[in-house]
Formats: sequence, C-alpha cells, structure tokens
Amino acid sequence: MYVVVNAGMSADGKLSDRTRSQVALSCEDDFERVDRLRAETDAILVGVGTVLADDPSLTVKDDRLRAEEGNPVRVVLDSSARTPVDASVLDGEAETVVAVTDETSGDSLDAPRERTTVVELPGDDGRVDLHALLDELSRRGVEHLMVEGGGETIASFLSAGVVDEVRVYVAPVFVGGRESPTLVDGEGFVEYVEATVNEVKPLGEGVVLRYIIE
Ligand SMILES: NC(=O)C1=CN([C@@H]2O[C@H](COP(=O)(O)OP(=O)(O)OC[C@H]3O[C@@H](n4cnc5c(N)ncnc54)[C@H](O)[C@@H]3O)[C@@H](O)[C@H]2O)C=CC1
Ligand SMILES: Nc1nc(O)c(N)c(N[C@@H]2O[C@H](COP(=O)(O)O)[C@@H](O)[C@H]2O)n1
Repeated sequence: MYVVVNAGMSADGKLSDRTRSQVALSCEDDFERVDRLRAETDAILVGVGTVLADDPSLTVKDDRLRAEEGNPVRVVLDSSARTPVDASVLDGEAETVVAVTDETSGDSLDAPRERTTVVELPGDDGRVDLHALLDELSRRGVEHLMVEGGGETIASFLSAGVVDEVRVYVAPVFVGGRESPTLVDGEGFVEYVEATVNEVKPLGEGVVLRYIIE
C-alpha cells in the first residue's frame, strides 16, 4: 500500500494553535490541492483526536471531482471507541471504518450507522497496531492511503515505518505555543526518520513541500 501523509502547517510546524481547534492554515489553492489528493486516494485516515477537535467530514468537496472519483473510505484510529455517534464521519456520505483495539470494546459504536464498520484490531501499547490496520485495509481493496493527522497519528505512522511520502503546505505564519499540536508529536524518535526533498513548490502565499521517506 502507498501511504501519503498530508497536512497544512505553520512556518513553525504547528497543525493548530493552543486551543487545538481546527485552524485553516492552508490557503484556498492548497485546499483545492488537498481535495484533488482526496479524490485520487482510496482512503483517508485521521486519529480520533482530530475527530474530537475538528469533527471533519473527510469528503471530496468539488462536485465534479466527487462525481468522477467518488468519496474515499474514511478511516478513524480510535483505540477506545471515543468517536461520537453524531460525528460527521458517521454521516453515511461515504463508507467509514472505525478501527478499535481488541483490548477495548467498540460497543459504544454498535448503534447501527449507515455505511460504518467497526473493526477490532490488535492493540500496540493501547493504540491500534498499524501493520494490522494496513493489512485489513488492503483486504478491503485500499491501495492508496492518505493520512491527514493529527500529530500523534502522523508520529505513529512514521514510527511504524509505513509512510512513503509526506506532503505539507507551509503557511507563512508563526503560531507558537508548546501546547499547540505539531506535524509530528508523540514521544520523539530515537532513530530519526530520514527523508529526501522531492519537490518545493510555491502555492498562494506559502509553499508545498514533498518529502520521500527513505
Ligand atoms: N492542519 C492540519 O492539516 C491538521 C490539523 N489537525 C489538528 O491536530 C489536532 C489533533 O491531533 P492529535 O491530538 O495529535 O490527535 P490525532 O488525531 O493524531 O489522534 C490521536 C488519537 O488517536 C488514537 N489512536 C489509536 N491508534 C493510534 C495509533 N496507532 N497512533 C496514534 N493514535 C492512535 C488515540 O486515541 C490517540 O489519542 C487538532 O488540533 C487538529 O485540529 C489534524 C489533522 C490535520
Ligand atoms: N490540509 C489541511 N490544511 C489545513 O489548514 C487544515 N486545517 C487541514 N485540516 C484537515 O482537514 C480536516 C477537515 O476536513 P473537512 O473539510 O471537514 O472534510 C481536518 O479535520 C483535518 O484533518 N488540512
């Protein structure tokens, strides 16, 4: 499976500010780039922290693109089934997979939800084992996965060694704050993840960077 991490961040690497609520760091042109990427991918994944903070839809916004390509499958990493039953990702607009661990119960999500599947996967230190998740998604026909965040999720994917590319829009703004989520949170890596810069492209007032992970 080909895994692309995509996010919009500030010049100091933040995904949001100290409120941890949804902040539009991408410019209009970048949101259009993200929409095209969503349309090209088979599945979009976020952690439940992003669902709780942003209540995202994770759908393709452009009508023509959506008509041509359809919406990708939405995937939520949710170790302990915290996805609210009224979350937008459970609105039936696209298929949704909520990945819980077999250490906890997905019962709280058992209320029937149109086009929603709860999959129980092995836990890895209280979190969904990402190798097991990628195997499960492959079985469901996913060949291209887009990981949108947040910082804990991106750190887990990089740590597991399953990321092929990181694409990031860097907005010309400094957000600051030690509590503000960053592109890569988690505990920090003992062995740094190395990457090669593949593309540097000005877009709007910012720049899109594309890294290939070695
Ligand atoms: N600017 C951007 O492009 C984006 C910004 N964000 C921002 O990021 C913040 C949310 O990020 P985080 O708090 O880091 O939460 P997150 O969205 O990364 O979710 C982390 C949670 O996912 C669950 N989880 C289950 N298995 C996991 C695994 N293997 N690895 C990691 N997590 C796993 C855990 O409950 C964990 O607490 C919000 O402020 C949101 O607005 C989120 C996505 C994109
Ligand atoms: N690429 C990008 N740039 C930003 O500035 C952002 N704030 C985000 N956020 C991501 O998009 C999700 C919202 O999606 P919907 O519009 O509701 O479909 C949000 O939850 C983040 O994953 N991305």
